[in-house]
Amino acid sequence: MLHVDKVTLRFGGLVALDEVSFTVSPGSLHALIGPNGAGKSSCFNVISGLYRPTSGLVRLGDEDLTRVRPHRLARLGVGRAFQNTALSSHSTVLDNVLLGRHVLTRGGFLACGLGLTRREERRHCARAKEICDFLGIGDTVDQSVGALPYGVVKKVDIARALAVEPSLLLLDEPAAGLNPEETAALAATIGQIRADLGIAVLLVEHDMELVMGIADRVTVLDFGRVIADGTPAEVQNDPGVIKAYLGVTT
Ligand SMILES: Nc1ncnc2c1ncn2[C@@H]1O[C@H](COP(=O)(O)OP(=O)(O)OP(=O)(O)O)[C@@H](O)[C@H]1O
Repeated sequence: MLHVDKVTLRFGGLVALDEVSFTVSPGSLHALIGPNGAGKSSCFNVISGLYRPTSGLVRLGDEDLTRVRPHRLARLGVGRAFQNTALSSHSTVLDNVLLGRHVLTRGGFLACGLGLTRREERRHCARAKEICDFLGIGDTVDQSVGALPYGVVKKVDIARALAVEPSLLLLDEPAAGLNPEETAALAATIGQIRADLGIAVLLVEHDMELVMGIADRVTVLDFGRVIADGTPAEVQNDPGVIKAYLGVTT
């Protein structure tokens, strides 16, 4: 269970997040949406440890994430995929996904290159390939990331995040930059992650349509505040949400 509890984040005089609270239940697909500048990325960055909130707490089970350094999050079972993917474009898909697994190896990254036994190496490779197969990119494992279409690159980044065997997957605007066809494919993949892997997904997304078909629960931010929290049907019909998105009252 992820608890975001009264999180406030200020940048000088600007209040990016104002007492934001919501809960992501285990195994659920939770979307955090809102118009431009609503505070979604700020919230993602607080949850993933990149920003320390001015006040408030983020807890994963008993662990206070606001005190955990970003690189330690993976060991606590949090996988992250970023808006601008952090992949090495010259390396193969498999190598990028394997890099995501380094936190699971005994000595961390160096051990991955230097000290892993053959058997361990084979095990990690097999698992990385399995994850790629699951995401439908199994036929790309030997290709350079730089040569792949953007929709596939996004999936490689998700594969890298899944490689830490997370119980919570954080996705920051995964559909940004994708065409409608790629967006639909990605939505199906995210739905599949939640259905087949049983892990919780927090999806930060600008595109309301994308999340409505797949999310169990939706939290809506506007000007740094939670303006609605409920099922997709509930928030979709909320006059405050319609106003925030369309700028009109109904
Ligand atoms: N590092 C920063 N320094 C100063 N202000 C910031 C910083 N990051 C975000 N902000 C401000 O905080 C507010 C929330 O921005 P944020 O990027 O979190 O919104 P968002 O909902 O992710 O928007 P978008 O959909 O456009 O990405 C905005 O007013 C933004 O200008």
